[in-house]
Amino acid sequence: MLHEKTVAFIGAGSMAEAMISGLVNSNKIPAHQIIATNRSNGERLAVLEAKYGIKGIKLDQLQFDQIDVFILAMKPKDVEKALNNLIGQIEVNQLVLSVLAGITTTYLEQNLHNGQQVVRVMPNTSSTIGESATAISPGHATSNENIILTQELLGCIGEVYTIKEKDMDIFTGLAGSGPAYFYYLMEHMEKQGSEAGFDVETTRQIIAQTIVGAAKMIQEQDVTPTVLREKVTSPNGTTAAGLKALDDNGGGLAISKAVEHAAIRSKEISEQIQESLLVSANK
Ligand SMILES: NC(=O)C1=CN([C@@H]2O[C@H](COP(=O)(O)OP(=O)(O)OC[C@H]3O[C@@H](n4cnc5c(N)ncnc54)[C@H](O)[C@@H]3O)[C@@H](O)[C@H]2O)C=CC1
Ligand SMILES: O=C(O)[C@@H]1CCC=N1
Repeated sequence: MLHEKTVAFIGAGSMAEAMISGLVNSNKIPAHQIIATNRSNGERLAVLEAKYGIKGIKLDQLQFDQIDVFILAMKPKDVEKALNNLIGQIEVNQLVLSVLAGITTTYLEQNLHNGQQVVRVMPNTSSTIGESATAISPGHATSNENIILTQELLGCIGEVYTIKEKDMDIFTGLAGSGPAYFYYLMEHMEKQGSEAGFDVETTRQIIAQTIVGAAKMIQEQDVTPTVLREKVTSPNGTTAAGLKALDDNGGGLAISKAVEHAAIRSKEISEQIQESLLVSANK
């Protein structure tokens, strides 16, 4: 039962905060059962406590045996140290979720107990408002019960997709990094709107509503983006002019490349971390 579980974030940065916000707002798990930890930044923990009503605890004061679900939320470069600390504190049956880009379940399993319950997770920052597109890939020892618990927990912050781990890099390119592409697009549209004399705040809200409307059309109607795009585009009209400018300036290619390169980077991070593991094993 989700409402009886205690969840501890290891790392209390942007992604942890986005997930904490979504979890608390969902009201499916009491705020006092959510714990944010870090190594030393007490001020940051106090801010999270005040804002969300959760508990902030420095890692060396955490009662690890009281935790049902750990969520690793540090940068990938810090994972080795974090796992070295964690393995001495947790039991094999405690569930460890990792939101770290590029960090595989194999890596987590190799660095925790034999048979450790692990799930690789890729949320995005829209977790803040319960609108994440989140992927999960369980480790091979992870029980069905823990997979269901993970789905329930992450269901509090948006939609959950259970995917094959080989697809995690492309999912990261699409959805983990995805919000940034839309913000980038919005920054450019906003600039153009305000240069034409619209006030920035109004422009921002108009663009946001336009994106929400387009996204909901896809979610609520059984129609492809191509068909919807064609419906907007009158022959020789304004949209045709806009789309031609996008094409002439490599707009489509740029978007494809953004997704491709984010996915490549996710794979690269996995390879680099795996290599560093081999180097330290051979020392
Ligand atoms: N920001 C995003 O949109 C998304 C981030 N992620 C993943 O989330 C992870 C965290 O990203 P951000 O929150 O953006 O980074 P961040 O830099 O804001 O936060 C990381 C936090 O981890 C803490 N930390 C580092 N080593 C630690 C350790 N050994 N024990 C405890 N705490 C430790 C740091 O003090 C910092 O507070 C990354 O691995 C990233 O790949 C995943 C999906 C989306
Ligand atoms: O930029 C990053 O590496 C993280 C992972 C996905 C989104 N942000």
